[in-house]
Amino acid sequence: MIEFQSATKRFPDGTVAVRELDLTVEAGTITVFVGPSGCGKTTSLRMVNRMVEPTSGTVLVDGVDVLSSDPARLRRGIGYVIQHAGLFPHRTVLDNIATVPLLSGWTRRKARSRAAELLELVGLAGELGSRYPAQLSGGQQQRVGVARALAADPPVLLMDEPFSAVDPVVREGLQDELLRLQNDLDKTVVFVTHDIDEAVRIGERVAVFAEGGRLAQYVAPAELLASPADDFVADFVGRDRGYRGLSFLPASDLALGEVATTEVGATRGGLSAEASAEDWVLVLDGDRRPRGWLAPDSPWRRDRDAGELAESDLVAGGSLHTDGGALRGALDAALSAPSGLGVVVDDSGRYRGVITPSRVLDLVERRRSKRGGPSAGATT
Ligand SMILES: Nc1ncnc2c1ncn2[C@@H]1O[C@H](COP(=O)(O)OP(=O)(O)OP(=O)(O)O)[C@@H](O)[C@H]1O
Repeated sequence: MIEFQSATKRFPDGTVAVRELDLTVEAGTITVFVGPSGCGKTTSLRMVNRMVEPTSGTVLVDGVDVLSSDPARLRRGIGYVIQHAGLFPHRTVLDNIATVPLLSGWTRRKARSRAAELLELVGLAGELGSRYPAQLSGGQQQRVGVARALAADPPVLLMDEPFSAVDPVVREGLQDELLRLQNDLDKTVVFVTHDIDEAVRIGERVAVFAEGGRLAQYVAPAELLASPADDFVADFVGRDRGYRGLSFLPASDLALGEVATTEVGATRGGLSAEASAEDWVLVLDGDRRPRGWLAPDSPWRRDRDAGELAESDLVAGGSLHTDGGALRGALDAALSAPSGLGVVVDDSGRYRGVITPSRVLDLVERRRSKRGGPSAGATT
């Protein structure tokens, strides 16, 4: 557990980077510090491993004041990952990862074998171990940075904008990877970002910092989106927060409808009788996985001499909603489908049924009235 107790950092030039910070990071959780540039996130993070010392107040790691700990020893129990990974350019990937174990007195052999294990753990192929950092992509370098921070198996992991330098797709992959790792490792993670979407995606709790190093709100992501503490937080959390909040509501109890289906390779005569000429027909593959839609005005349907139904006759489908996922995915599936019917699949991607936007919104409405919130029908 990490505790900030009225921790304040005033730099010699008078800048107050962090003001009277009171915050507890529970052990085994991911806590995200988020906020605009210059509001004290990095300074707060660095107070944990004593790279910055508080001018007043206290920072405790597992109940021990960091100022009473030997800095080198303290840092051995705290992994640190930064933007651009901060790898040593003249050391191979394996030697980079083995750095801390070697400093802790491990034999070279043991440290390298641990490094090879970690390479695999962060999803990198073993042969990358002999490369130099410049021979890796940005995303691969960040993974090596994470592996290096985990090498000595520290209970605490500090991550300062670790994924900011990579493109959004790679970034999402790295976020997923971190969540998967955390499932197995159970570290106490403090993660700094200025990206609110990243914060609500990976944080179990999110601390929003405001100008002058003030902590504006510290709650779970769903609550942050539903009830921002003040105008600053509401503004920072940004647009679409109502819609984004649907990510945290499970779409259980969603009643699925049915639609006429056919398969790629079907002939016109094989189109099921229940598919009337005005209906969209969902096209599946042999394993009942959705491939696309057959539009009511599809030339294939009107052409008496048409051959077997081919992928090229189909209209691309929208996003798929996996049964048991969140309401946001369900609504997106319904809104993005060309037919107006969102396709729901099971965990293996097989067709289960369809949903309309209004069914999803009905469920949102029911959930809201259960919670005692205002319903759309209630007017004042
Ligand atoms: N060594 C220093 N001396 C003086 N002021 C500093 C020093 N380090 C940071 N600051 C100031 O302290 C404030 C907080 O900086 P910090 O780096 O903690 O912010 P941040 O929220 O992490 O910002 P960013 O998102 O841009 O990294 C800023 O105003 C910064 O200019």
